Amino acid sequence: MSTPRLRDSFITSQADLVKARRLVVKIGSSSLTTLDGGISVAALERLVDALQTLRTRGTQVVLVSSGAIAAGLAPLTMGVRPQDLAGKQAAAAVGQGLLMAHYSRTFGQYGAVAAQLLLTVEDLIRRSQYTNALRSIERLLSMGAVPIINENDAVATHEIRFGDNDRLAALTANLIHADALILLSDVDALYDGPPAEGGTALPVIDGPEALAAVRLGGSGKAGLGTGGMVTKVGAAEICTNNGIPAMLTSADRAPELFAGEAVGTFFTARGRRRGARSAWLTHLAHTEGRVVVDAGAVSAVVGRRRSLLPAGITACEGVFEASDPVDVVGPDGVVVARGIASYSSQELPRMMGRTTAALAEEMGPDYDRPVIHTDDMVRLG
Ligand SMILES: Nc1ncnc2c1ncn2[C@@H]1O[C@H](COP(=O)(O)OP(=O)(O)O)[C@@H](O)[C@H]1O
Ligand SMILES: N[C@@H](CCC(=O)OP(=O)(O)O)C(=O)O
Repeated sequence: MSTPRLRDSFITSQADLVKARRLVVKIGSSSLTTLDGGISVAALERLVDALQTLRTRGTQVVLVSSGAIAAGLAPLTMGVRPQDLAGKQAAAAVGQGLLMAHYSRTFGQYGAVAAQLLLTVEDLIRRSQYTNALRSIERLLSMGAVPIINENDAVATHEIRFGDNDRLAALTANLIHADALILLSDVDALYDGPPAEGGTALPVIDGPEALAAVRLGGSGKAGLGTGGMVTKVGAAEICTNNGIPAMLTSADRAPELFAGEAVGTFFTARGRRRGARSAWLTHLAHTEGRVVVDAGAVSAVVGRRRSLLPAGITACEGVFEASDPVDVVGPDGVVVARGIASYSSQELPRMMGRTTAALAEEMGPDYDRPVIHTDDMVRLG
């Protein structure tokens, strides 16, 4: 089976969710683990049971599961969630295996096979790598397995971290052209303010205006969840801006949600669907470097959607390789675009300000290419 053709979502309300053929479901640490740092086996089993309901009616499911770091705390007698990178890496290295063992056993009870994919940003920004990730997910789905994705926390450094699985789930939904993203947390809906302070549940968010008066707080369970509601709403926005609706409710209410009942908060899709790479680039947390360009290059690249040529570049900052993502910065310091560089930061300084014809003549035909091809670039702002 291949990735479904890109088309606008047919899911325009929560009631349509039962028609979804392909879903990304994300579950947070706070729903899967206990405060003392162990896996809540009962919660994990309830989740698998709910996902099996979906799968048996023909919906393909890709699960993005947090919980590795939280699950590693108790076995390593770490007590609280470590703040340092090495501590998180160690906890995740222990917890991820435990988590997957539970998933494999529980899906196995239904005759289903769980598959683990651990990703870093690198795997999703480089074309060769995201094609690999996509191919692997597609093959697993076509074989009836359940791809279970997490960030590769055991080796992820600050530079290559997604940072939060809400975002990873949103980007995955975009990558595999999912019909919707389902975010399962420990709160049953988005409220107009942190639920601990009271507040009203919001059944539908149909645009940024609907979010204007909403107060988004951090994680309610200090030490377990990471991003709180900020990252969940951010993930929903990544999806809705790319034409994919999103749904937020609690893991406890997943069975009701999958049965078509009205629970949680539905985020209506707005933007048109875009290709996977343009969404990755737009929502990338981090780029390796920047190229500063002159005003003429800004109007060519942004206004006329041309490729970026060496002639318009005035400075090159940071260390990057050819095929790394870089920001394109105007003379006023504003980032106007982002794209995949065709040259490294070592090569660019001697190319800046020169025409491709002159470069090709002096350095060979390989240098007759733009610095960022228009197809490899997203315009920002
Ligand atoms: N406006 C809001 N509506 C709902 N929940 C909110 C809001 N602001 C903050 N929260 C908190 O966000 C928490 C969910 O985030 P988090 O703990 O990071 O979950 P997860 O581990 O599922 O990713 C909820 O438990 C809730 O206390
Ligand atoms: N990748 C990390 C989880 C990161 C994360 O976003 O956590 P959460 O906010 O609970 O979804 C882990 O498995 O512990």
